[in-house]
Amino acid sequence: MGEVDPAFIQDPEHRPKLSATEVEGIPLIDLSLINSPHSVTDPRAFEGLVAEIGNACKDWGFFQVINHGVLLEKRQRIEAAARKFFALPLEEKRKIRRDEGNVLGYYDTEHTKNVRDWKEVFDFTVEEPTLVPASPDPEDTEETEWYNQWPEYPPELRPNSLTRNACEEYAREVENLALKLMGLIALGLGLPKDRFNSYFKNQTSFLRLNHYPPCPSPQLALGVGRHKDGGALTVLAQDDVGGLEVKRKTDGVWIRVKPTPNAFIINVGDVIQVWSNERYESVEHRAMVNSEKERFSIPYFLNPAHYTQVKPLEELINEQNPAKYKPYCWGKFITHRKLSNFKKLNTENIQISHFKISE
Ligand SMILES: O=C(O)CCC(=O)C(=O)O
Ligand SMILES: [Fe+2]
Repeated sequence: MGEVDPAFIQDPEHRPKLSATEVEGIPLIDLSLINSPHSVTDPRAFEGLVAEIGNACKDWGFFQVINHGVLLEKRQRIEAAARKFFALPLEEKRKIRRDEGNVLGYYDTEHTKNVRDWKEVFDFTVEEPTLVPASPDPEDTEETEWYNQWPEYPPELRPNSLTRNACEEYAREVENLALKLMGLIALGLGLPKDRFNSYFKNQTSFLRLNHYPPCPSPQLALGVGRHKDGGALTVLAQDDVGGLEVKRKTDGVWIRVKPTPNAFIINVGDVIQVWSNERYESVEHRAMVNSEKERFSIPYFLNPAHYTQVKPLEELINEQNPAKYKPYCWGKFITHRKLSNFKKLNTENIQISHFKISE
């Protein structure tokens, strides 16, 4: 067994159990009903689907979807491009390294909860440019723009004025799925299907290519440490290696998510937790690594416009069920998170619990 740098070593209580058995825990949901344009949808079957998604959000905060309508060839194209990109020499990848000035691009020293992750990533945005606040300072009203940094190689990732590159093409596909799911989630909360649409007009959504190289001490380190996703909804493509673990709500036990070919893993983020006034919760998850196989995953983080004041929806609160959160500005939240990636903080990063109204 080899040695790993102490920066990667998790505290004993957060280390993964390598022997954990894979269980088919999180619900698997078939979306063919909303993806077959020629069939007349049976309203009862549709209500059943809405309820299934609502229950999965409530009980797990996580589910997998199949027959989701995302073209397999687009997914395969970005997956192949990710493999080629991460196989490049480090100095080549570092040419598009992200920094405080440009938060998008390649990065290999990310920390989660102040412990270094055993991974390298490449981030890119969906709307280019993406408008965000210039700083997390609440008094500062200045805005700035995020631009993508594309590598020279592989050619599928090079910018092209005629066609979209592999990342841009894939982003449009998963965006479509994410927005359809938001419609079904709205219905499940008793809201109109389009209730969330306006929040995503000037979205700050972004995608990440994750590469987890083999690790000599997988029992000490994590590919990504325990965390909750800060945005609205995450649509994750993982390969067949496996390693994602979800903290089961009922008993806090870490459950391994068994890879299902071509499925997507969906999870509720902090923003939905607040919008729904905790009817749905953003659940902790982490990714294990292993000593033999490298692993790839691609999350799409669906995020609202930066000026969104995130707060429990009026329709979901009343005297018996008062708002559990104070409003907070999404753009300030995300810029705070992004900035802390470059400064090792001695304190906990910004969390929605900081806006929680004490009971
Ligand atoms: O790679 C995975 O399975 C999970 C990645 C993840 O949770 C994230 O990037 O937020
Ligand atoms: Fe995550």
